[in-house]
Amino acid sequence: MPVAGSETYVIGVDFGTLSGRAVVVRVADGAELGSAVHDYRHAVLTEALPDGTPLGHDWALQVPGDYLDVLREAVPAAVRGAGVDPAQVVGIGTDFTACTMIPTLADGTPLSELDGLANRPHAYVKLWRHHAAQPHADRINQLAAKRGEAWLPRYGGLISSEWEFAKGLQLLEEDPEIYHRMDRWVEAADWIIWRLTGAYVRNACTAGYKGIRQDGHYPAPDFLAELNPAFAGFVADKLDQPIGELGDAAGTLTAEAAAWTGLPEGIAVAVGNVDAHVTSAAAQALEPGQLVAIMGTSTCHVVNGEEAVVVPGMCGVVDGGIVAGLWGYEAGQSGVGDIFAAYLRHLAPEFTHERLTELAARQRPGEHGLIALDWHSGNRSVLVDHELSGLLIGETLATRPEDVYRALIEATAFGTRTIIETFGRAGVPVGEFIAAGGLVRNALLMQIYADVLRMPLSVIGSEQGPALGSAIHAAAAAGAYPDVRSAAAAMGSKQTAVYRPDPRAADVYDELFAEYTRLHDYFGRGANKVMRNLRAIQRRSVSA
Ligand SMILES: Nc1ncnc2c1ncn2[C@@H]1O[C@H](COP(=O)(O)OP(=O)(O)O)[C@@H](O)[C@H]1O
Ligand SMILES: O=C(CO)[C@H](O)[C@H](O)COP(=O)(O)O
Repeated sequence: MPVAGSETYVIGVDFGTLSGRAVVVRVADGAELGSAVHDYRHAVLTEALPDGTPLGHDWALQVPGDYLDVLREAVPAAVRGAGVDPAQVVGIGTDFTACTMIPTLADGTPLSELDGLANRPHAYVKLWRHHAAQPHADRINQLAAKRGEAWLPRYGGLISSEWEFAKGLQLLEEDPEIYHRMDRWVEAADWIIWRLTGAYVRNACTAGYKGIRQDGHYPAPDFLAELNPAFAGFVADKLDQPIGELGDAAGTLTAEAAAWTGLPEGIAVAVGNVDAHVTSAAAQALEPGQLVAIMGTSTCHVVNGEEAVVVPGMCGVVDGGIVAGLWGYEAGQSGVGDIFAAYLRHLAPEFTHERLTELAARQRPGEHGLIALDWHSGNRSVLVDHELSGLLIGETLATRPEDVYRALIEATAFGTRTIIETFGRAGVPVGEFIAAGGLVRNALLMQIYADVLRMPLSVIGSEQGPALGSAIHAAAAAGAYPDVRSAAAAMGSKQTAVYRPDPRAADVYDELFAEYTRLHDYFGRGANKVMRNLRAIQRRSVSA
C-alpha cells in the first residue's frame, strides 16, 4: 500500500546509450505525469576523444560529466512538466546501460577529469558497446575452461568482451599507468548512485551479470594472476565493494545532489540497476517464464526461473539478478536498432526508418530473396563473439534498400528465436514474450517477430519502460511498498497478445530460419573463420 497522506511521487531516471530520460511517476498507480530527455553532449566517442586523440577500431567511450547533466537538466524539467511540488517526491531510482565502466579515484572522481589525462583513451568511460577487449575475453574464456572454473557455466560457458574483467584486463595491458592510478573500477550504474548519495554500493545485478560474482565470490587471485601477474589484485584492489540488493535504498539524496535535481535532500535513493532488468517490473513480468525483450539500440532478453540451469551462450544467471527470490537469466543481441540505423546512415541516407518500413511492409515474407546475419555489432548471445560481423546473401541487380532493411529486421528476429530456443532446450521455457523499448513503435517489426517466433507478442504499457521500472524500484526503496513485486503490481502495466502470428508467414519464416541457423553455425561456430580473419587483417592495416 502507498504511504498514507497526500499524493506522493517518485522519479525514475534511465541512462541510455545516447541520452538520459527522467520521468515523474505517481506512487499510488504508476501514472507518468511528466518526463524530459537530455542528450549526452559527447554522445558516444568512437573515432576520437574530445581533444582529437584518435581511437582504435571497436572502441566506444563516454564522458562521465554528461551523466550529471541529465540530473541537472532532465530531472528538474520532468518535475516542472509534471506540475508537481518537489516536496512530494519521496524517492529516486536509476538504471544504466551495462556493462559501462568508469575508472575512478577512491572518492569516485573519474580519471578522465584529472589534469593531464584528458588525452588518454583508457581514462574514459568504456561503454557497454566497447568491443575492443575481445582478445582479452578470449584469454579469460580459454583459461577458465582449462581450469574448470565453477563460475563459467553460470555465464553459459563464455564471458563477454563487454564485461568488467575483459575491459579491466585490456586497460591494464594497454595503459598500465592509468590502471595503477585507478583506485576503483566502477559500473556507471553504481557511479551515479555514488554521486547521488555519497555512498559507493555495488548493485547485485551488474556485480552478478557483468562482474562474475557468483555465490558471494569473484574469480580467485590465482586465476587472475595466471592471466597476468599484475591482474592478481584486480578484485580486491579495484572492484570489491559492499553489495546492495535491487529495490533496497543505497542511501539518501545529498545536499549537493538535491541542488542539482531540485529534489528534497534526504529522500531515498534506490540501489543502482540496469536498463534491461529494471524493465521487467515496469512490464509486470516478474514471474518465471515471462521473457521481456527490451528492444532498442540493442536487445536484452531477461527472464526469471526457479533455479539456476546452464543455458549455452546466455549472458548469465544471477540469484536475485532481476527480482529477489528468483534466478534471473539474461541474454542479448548487441546490435538491433543500431544495425538499422547504421544501414540508413551509411548505405541509404536518403531514407528514414518510417519510409523503409512502409516500403518493406508491402512485401510478403521471403519475397525479397535475401537472408542476413545480424552480427554487425558482434554476437552477444548465443555465440558470445564480437569479432563476428554481418552478412547478406541473395543480393541481385534488383535488390532495393527496403529489401535489405526488411532482411535485417528478419535477421534480428531470427537471432531472438535462436536465443529463445536455446533457453527452451536448456530447461528455461519461455511462456510469454513481452516487448519493450523504442522498437515497439515499429508495427511491421513487431509482426515479423510474432511470425518468426510463432508466439503472440505482449507489449509493455509504458513507452518509457526502464524509467518507469526505476521509479518502481524507487517506490520500494522509499518504503512506499513492501517490495518490488508489490510496487510492480500497482505501478507497472502490459497489454497481452497485441500481435498474433500469421501461420502462413510463420511457415515461410520456418524455412528461412533453417537457412539462418545453417549460416549461423557455419560462420559462428568455427567452421569458417573468415569474419575473424577479416578483423585481424583490418587491425593490421589500421595499425600499419
Ligand atoms: N521506426 C523505427 N524502426 C526501426 N528502428 C528504429 C525506428 N526508430 C528508431 N529506431 C532505432 O531504435 C534505436 C533506439 O531505440 P531506443 O529504445 O529509443 O533507444 P535505446 O535502446 O538507446 O534506449 C536506434 O538504434 C534507432 O536507429
Ligand atoms: O547489456 C545491457 C544490459 O545488460 C545494456 O544496457 C544494453 O545492451 C544497452 O542498452 P540500450 O540498447 O538500451 O542502449
